[in-house]
Amino acid sequence: MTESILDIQNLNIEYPIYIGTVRAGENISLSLKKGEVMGLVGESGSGKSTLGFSILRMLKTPGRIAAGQILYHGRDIVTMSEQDILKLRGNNISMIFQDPLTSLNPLFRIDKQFIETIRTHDKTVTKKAALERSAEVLKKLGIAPSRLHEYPHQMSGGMRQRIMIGMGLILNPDLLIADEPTTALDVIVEAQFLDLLNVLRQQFDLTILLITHNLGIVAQLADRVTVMYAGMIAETGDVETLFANPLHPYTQGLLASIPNIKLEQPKLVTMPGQTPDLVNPPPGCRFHPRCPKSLGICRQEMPPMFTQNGTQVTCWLYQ
Ligand SMILES: Nc1ncnc2c1ncn2[C@@H]1O[C@H](COP(=O)(O)OP(=O)(O)OP(=O)(O)O)[C@@H](O)[C@H]1O
Repeated sequence: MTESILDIQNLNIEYPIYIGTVRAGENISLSLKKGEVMGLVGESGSGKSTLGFSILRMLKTPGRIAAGQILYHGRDIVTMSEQDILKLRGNNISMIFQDPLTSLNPLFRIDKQFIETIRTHDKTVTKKAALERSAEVLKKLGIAPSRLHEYPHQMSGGMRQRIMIGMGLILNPDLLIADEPTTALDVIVEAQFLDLLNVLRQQFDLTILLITHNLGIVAQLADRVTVMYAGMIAETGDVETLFANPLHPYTQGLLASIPNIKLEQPKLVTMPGQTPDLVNPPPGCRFHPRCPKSLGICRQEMPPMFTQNGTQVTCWLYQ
């Protein structure tokens, strides 16, 4: 069996706010196997970014992990010391975002930013060695090392995106969390970027958690996919199996709502109801008020994860 690199177990994540507590993650269990690309999908507000940030213990204020474990190669990130967490970020786990301009400092040339990142983690590395390492990483990303001397604003959006990835990989992490990495790119650059991610996972031996609301990207790039709904995991499985045979009624609705351009007059399917308020989520399964197949128990008890043909599904129908 492939070794797992990240094991999230029964994680609860919340944001205490003035009107109550936003329960943004409820009993989340998820495992990432070495070398795989895991797509994390779900509607806006379903808790994808919250989960991504919690893995690096970088939740936005006032977010906190209320329960559970995040085991990275067996070590629990939730209880790790602040000092160990700082070492872990970048060295072991790296996160890249939608907008490269939020990660790159517009005032400094790229080389300076690379050198600083390397030397913040290891002061014994000389500037020359840091520069050489940066040039090597850029080469792997198909960028001429001469571009290290430029400022972020001198580059195109796609190029900045690559530089940002380079920065994320400069310390040689084995886990990359990419949060909506293509949303700010046009379709051509997006396609190039997706090709790049595929090359990267081989060249840098990476495991990737790819957060996106774009199911097409997941179909193209991911090995497995996890579907989130209102802070809970609805379903996790192999991409081909899950897309061909979705088990959770929410996933079934989500896939049915994608317009089919092959049909002349595509029938637009929508899911009735709204996503719940996470301060007062429905009792039991959070999807039950919208679920066409709900049972009595769904209103009372949050379902555990059941396994059916290799897919894990949080739904009482599969008990
Ligand atoms: N700083 C915060 N304070 C309070 N609530 C927050 C905060 N950040 C996120 N939330 C809430 O947590 C829930 C999950 O949000 P999150 O941003 O993780 O979802 P998402 O699936 O990543 O959405 P999107 O695709 O829009 O980024 C939402 O109800 C959101 O309102």
